[in-house]
Amino acid sequence: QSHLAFSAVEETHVGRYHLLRTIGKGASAKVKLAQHIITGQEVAIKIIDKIQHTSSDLHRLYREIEIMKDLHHPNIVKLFEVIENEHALYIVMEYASGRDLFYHLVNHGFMSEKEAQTKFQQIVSAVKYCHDKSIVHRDLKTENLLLDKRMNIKLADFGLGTQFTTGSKLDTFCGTPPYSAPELLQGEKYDGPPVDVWSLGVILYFMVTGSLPFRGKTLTKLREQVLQGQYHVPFHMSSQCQHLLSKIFIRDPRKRATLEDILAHPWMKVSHEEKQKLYVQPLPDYDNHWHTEVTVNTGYVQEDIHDSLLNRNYNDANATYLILRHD
Ligand SMILES: CC1(C)C(=O)N([C@H]2C=Cc3c(O)cccc32)c2nc(Nc3ccccc3)ncc21
Repeated sequence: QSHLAFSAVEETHVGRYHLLRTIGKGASAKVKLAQHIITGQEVAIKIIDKIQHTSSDLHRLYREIEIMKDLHHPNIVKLFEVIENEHALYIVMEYASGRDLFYHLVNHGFMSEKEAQTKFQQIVSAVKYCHDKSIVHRDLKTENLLLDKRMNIKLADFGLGTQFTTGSKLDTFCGTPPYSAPELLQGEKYDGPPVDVWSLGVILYFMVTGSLPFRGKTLTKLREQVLQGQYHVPFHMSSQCQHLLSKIFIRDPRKRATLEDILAHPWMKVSHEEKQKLYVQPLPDYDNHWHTEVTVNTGYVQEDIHDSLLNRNYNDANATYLILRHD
């Protein structure tokens, strides 16, 4: 039976996970909700059909997985395990039960600026964390921002985003036109961080107004609007928010606000509530006895856990530890 890439009968199990329903479908990949049998925790498994991928695609995929192994941030979707056979690649990741920000905005309308500020702080914190590791996302959009059960932002799809861009992907550049910076739309060589900053502006505008700032019917019309930098400011937008957007939607990437500028802007200042601490990656606490103890109780040998954590190979021992460990 294993000779079939996807056997006629849907598999019900992969590794130590029980596959449940499909939550996302791309051209040559799909995402299924699954349950970790040992812990009962829900996870999301991205299933990549290797047969339908060119070797360069797969190479890019392996590179993206390596990047994700290095990202540990509360607002970035966690990688738990990678399972591979000759037919398929299974990427076991954190499951965000609140779906994505686009879906939320379409169904609930625009947010209060208080709520938008909380979400935007989480998004900027996640993107700054990546930029500090010289990783740029290049496809930031509300569809890639997931929400967990506590409505916290979970940034998804590092470079894998192209698998899930709904509709036809314009191959003149990576990314999604309404979120794309002018230098990208002009096909110029571009610097990563300012391109992500521009997309953050589009996301902020979308959260506060419920619509996109630039939305031409055709790519040409859209490009004109973006190059002119003209966008509608609704009456209910505060002047602080308007000011912040004007610092982001600057055509010249060198003059555009940086992430530091955004974080320092008055609109981003947390209100009287407790100070929003920027996330600092904790040193790995592999000797955290509770986790390893519980993981050991699930039948894993202490050494295996220690070994797999230290060598960062994303196998089942490591996954059990990571699944138990994260919030
Ligand atoms: C593994 C990972 C990161 C992923 O690749 N997806 C896909 C799949 C659907 C989709 C989307 O609709 C928007 C963005 C990412 C994605 C995930 N979707 C979820 N939750 C979800 C829950 C109900 C509906 C849709 C998504 N959690 C984690 C992920």
